[in-house]
Amino acid sequence: MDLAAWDDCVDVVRLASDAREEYASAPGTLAVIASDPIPAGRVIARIPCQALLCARHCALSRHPAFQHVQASLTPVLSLTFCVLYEGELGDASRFASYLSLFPDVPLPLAWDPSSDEARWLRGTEASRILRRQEHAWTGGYKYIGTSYSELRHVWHTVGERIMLEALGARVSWAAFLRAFSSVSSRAFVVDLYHGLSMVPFADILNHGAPNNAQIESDVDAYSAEMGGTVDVRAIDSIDAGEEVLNSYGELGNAELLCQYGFVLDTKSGWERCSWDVRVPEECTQLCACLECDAPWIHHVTEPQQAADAQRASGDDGLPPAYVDAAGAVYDFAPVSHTNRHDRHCPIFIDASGRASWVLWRLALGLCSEHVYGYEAASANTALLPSHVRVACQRITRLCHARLSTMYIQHHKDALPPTSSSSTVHWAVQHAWQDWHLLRACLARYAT
Ligand SMILES: C[S@@+](CC[C@H](N)C(=O)[O-])C[C@H]1O[C@@H](n2cnc3c(N)ncnc32)[C@H](O)[C@@H]1O
Repeated sequence: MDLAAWDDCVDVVRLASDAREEYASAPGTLAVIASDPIPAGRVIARIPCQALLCARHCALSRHPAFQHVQASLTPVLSLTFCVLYEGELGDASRFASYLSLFPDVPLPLAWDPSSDEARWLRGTEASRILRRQEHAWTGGYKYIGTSYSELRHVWHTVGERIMLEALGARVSWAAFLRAFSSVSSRAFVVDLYHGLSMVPFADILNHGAPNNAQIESDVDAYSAEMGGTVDVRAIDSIDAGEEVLNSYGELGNAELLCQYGFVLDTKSGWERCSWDVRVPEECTQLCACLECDAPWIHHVTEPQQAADAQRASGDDGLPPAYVDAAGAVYDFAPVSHTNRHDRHCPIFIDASGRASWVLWRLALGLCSEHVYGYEAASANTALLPSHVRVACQRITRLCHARLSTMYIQHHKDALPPTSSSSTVHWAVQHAWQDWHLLRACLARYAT
């Protein structure tokens, strides 16, 4: 498949590993570069749905061993088996040339715990996400993403057998893990008919914040099997020589690292340091630092009016929530939860170091019998200064507790050389970003 021939306005190139200066994204991997200026609104590529690698089109779907378990698999795992199967077919697969383009993406969930990268990851938001995925799997509740234990379980209980029956040969765990990384870092939902799919060409676009292109498909359609396309459209004008960048979603660097194996050098604005009360050690840390009881903590919510106002304003910050009796304005107005990760973990500090509403209410003591919450405090401004001060101290304590668990907090003077492997580079960068976020929070809530 000659990808570059699909349209005349882009080149697909492999960025040199020292291309950092020239392009911000993904040195050493494939990228799409405009060969001529591209006006905003222009469709850069139309990918026919027949070219998608998805469970519908994969020959594995015809094997009884796979059909038998497919309904019980998550879409990610189902597609992982399809990609693995096509990969094992080698040149006999109609996707062979497409599959040969996939780079190896070592995801943190499979990093060796004794490796340098795993060490630098300690205490970061990404390491918490991995722990939460593990906890959700063993605790039987929903969380975004797939845990390492779930992967191992599915491989050993059904995966090895499906592959043996479909291919007549054993397939390795390492190959399964590689297929999973490819799906995690490249697949997206096209429409109701194809579901989660690998989309040739569209998945060569790297992630940019902001992006200058987007991928379009009729996500609600069920009948796209005949003649449908997935389109790549410029949403901004793109100069000749500029990289065409997609957005992988409203993701902070922790999610980018866990799902895609890289982080941006800049903050996307979606960065979070969050606490999930369903994970025992995170709940214990919250209760100790905020001086609250575990049974209450699950019931604290964001005030509906605050959430509505904040979302309606399209801003990620409200006007200051507190003006004290003397008219002094407190500039640490809490933030609403706005992205899908926040819905799972509404207790967080955002990219600018501000506490979420739920964290703020907990810190104010709204979860205890002595209710000095936002509503009570606004009704009696005389209460404000002392309770706000206590809330600030509690949040500060929480940040210190979290910083103390971070490897980088104790090893800032021993950073690895810039020539280290890319995985070490990503881990250190993510740890730095979390460290700065927590320091920003400490500065904001200093009383
Ligand atoms: C959908 S693929 C993008 C195409 C990829 N460059 C290739 O060679 O096929 C996603 C992978 O590209 C890399 N990537 C994408 N955007 C990146 C960025 N802004 N910085 C660094 N790596 C990026 C990551 O390895 C990610 O897992």
